[in-house]
Amino acid sequence: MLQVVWFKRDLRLEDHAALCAAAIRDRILPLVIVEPDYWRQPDVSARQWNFWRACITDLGEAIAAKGGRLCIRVGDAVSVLSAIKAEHGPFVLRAHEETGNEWTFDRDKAVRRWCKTEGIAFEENRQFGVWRGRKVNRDRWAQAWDRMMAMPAQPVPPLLMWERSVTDNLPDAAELGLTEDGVQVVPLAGRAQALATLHSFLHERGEHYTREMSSPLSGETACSRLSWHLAYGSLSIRETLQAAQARYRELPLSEKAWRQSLRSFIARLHWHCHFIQKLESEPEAEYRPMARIYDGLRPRPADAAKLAAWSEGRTGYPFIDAAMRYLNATGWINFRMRAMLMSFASYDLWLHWQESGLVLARKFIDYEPGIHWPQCQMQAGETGINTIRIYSPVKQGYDQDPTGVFIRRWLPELADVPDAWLHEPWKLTEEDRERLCPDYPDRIVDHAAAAKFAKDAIYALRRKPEARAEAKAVVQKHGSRKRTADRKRAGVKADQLKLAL
Ligand SMILES: Cc1cc2nc3c(=O)[nH]c(=O)nc-3n(C[C@H](O)[C@H](O)[C@H](O)COP(=O)(O)OP(=O)(O)OC[C@H]3O[C@@H](n4cnc5c(N)ncnc54)[C@H](O)[C@@H]3O)c2cc1C
Repeated sequence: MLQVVWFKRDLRLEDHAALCAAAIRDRILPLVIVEPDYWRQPDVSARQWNFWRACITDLGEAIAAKGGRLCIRVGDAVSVLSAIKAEHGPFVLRAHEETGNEWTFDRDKAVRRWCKTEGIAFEENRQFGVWRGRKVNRDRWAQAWDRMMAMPAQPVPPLLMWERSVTDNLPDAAELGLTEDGVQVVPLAGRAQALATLHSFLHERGEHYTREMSSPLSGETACSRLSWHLAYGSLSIRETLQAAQARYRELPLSEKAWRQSLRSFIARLHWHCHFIQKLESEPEAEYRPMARIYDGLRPRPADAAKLAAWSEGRTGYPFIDAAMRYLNATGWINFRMRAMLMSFASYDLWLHWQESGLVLARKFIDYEPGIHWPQCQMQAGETGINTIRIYSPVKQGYDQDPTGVFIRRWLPELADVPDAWLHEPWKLTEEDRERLCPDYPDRIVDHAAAAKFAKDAIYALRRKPEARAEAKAVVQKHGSRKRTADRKRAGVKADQLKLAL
């Protein structure tokens, strides 16, 4: 029977379980569904669509090179599948399990209901080390992840028999109602880019990853830069892990920096799925704190003026504003800066993580709901189990951008401010400010006072007995069980251990 392979965030032919399962059975209709309703959701953006679109084009070319034609349909999934059934007759529907947000989860439920009514088999394969459902046993999770990742990555099936079908044109961002923001993503997308990025990281750029990942200056090249390829699936997580492990094995013991960096990188690939598992097991985490005691801690709606100043890079804190403007212009920023931006929004500005999280989600080309929402909650201190980490924007600036190169690059209005005041321009005299940086805003909040207020409010809640009970339940549900000894062996530092929880 005809096999419809529905490509979602797995836009590749390599290590594609659904495609392999289809190939040994019958003809394949490769399908991408562009769902306008998805692109109306508050967490999506033109920069994401443009990247996704470029990956779809790339996949279409890969399929064409194998003699087939990618079928693109625009519409809601159930209507598209109904039309395909009317045109081609009954089929088996195959896809990877999608670990997305509530919208995609509800859509999959609707598709499943339709399949049941129509007598269509809907077969799904796991693509990440993430297990469906709320009752995942966290005690065995790490071992299951290791087992899944150790299975051989599957090559493109040697024999592919294609079914052809009519196809729609890929809409542009405007046709989906998305506003272009000028970020150029097309040259970055696709399988060849993914492989080249992986190779350059493992063989050229990654040596000082551990040491250089935190600064936005060095992080740009020292980080793997694989997140968007993993998010849209032009590279599978297993291929990535196995390539890193193979590279690690061939390194002599004397290559200490490389070995340390690759161990850190491999640990992060584990976190990728560890975080996504949290949202998979508790989908409400997209909207509600894992520890319910924090519900209502921060006001909603959030202060619109503060949210806008933060989002546009106009808070008056140069390092925060430079990081945000870099993200606005490129669609990516390193982990430390993401955490710092979220910390500033959550503690200094006391904004609800759901609202600041939506702003960031739209800015990230690599938006991955399962990583994003648990991270947003964690950085806002609302998981109940993680150490409260309030980043000082000034200290971070001195640590990560000591000479102010990054600040000056992204805040041209501070170009003339001498180094001594660059991280704290509010310390200039009124007269000097007027002379040196008249267009840069005054800081919108006093960090020390805001951090104290936030700490007091959170610790007042944390001390309550019910908070402790809740924290235990959160650890039970979501905490990593990988033994400390295992992690030490893998070279993961203590602060990363806290993060992994
Ligand atoms: C508030 C906040 C929101 C975030 N939202 C996203 C998101 O939407 N999409 C996303 O891919 N990452 C997100 N991250 C995690 C992390 O910042 C990015 O994965 C990383 O910066 C991407 O760059 P890279 O691929 O060069 O990372 P590398 O450091 O090279 O890491 C390699 C891969 O490991 C995974 N990874 C790295 N750090 C983490 C982490 N802390 N938690 C889980 N997985 C990790 C990612 O898949 C990443 O691509 C978020 C972090 C924070 C603090």
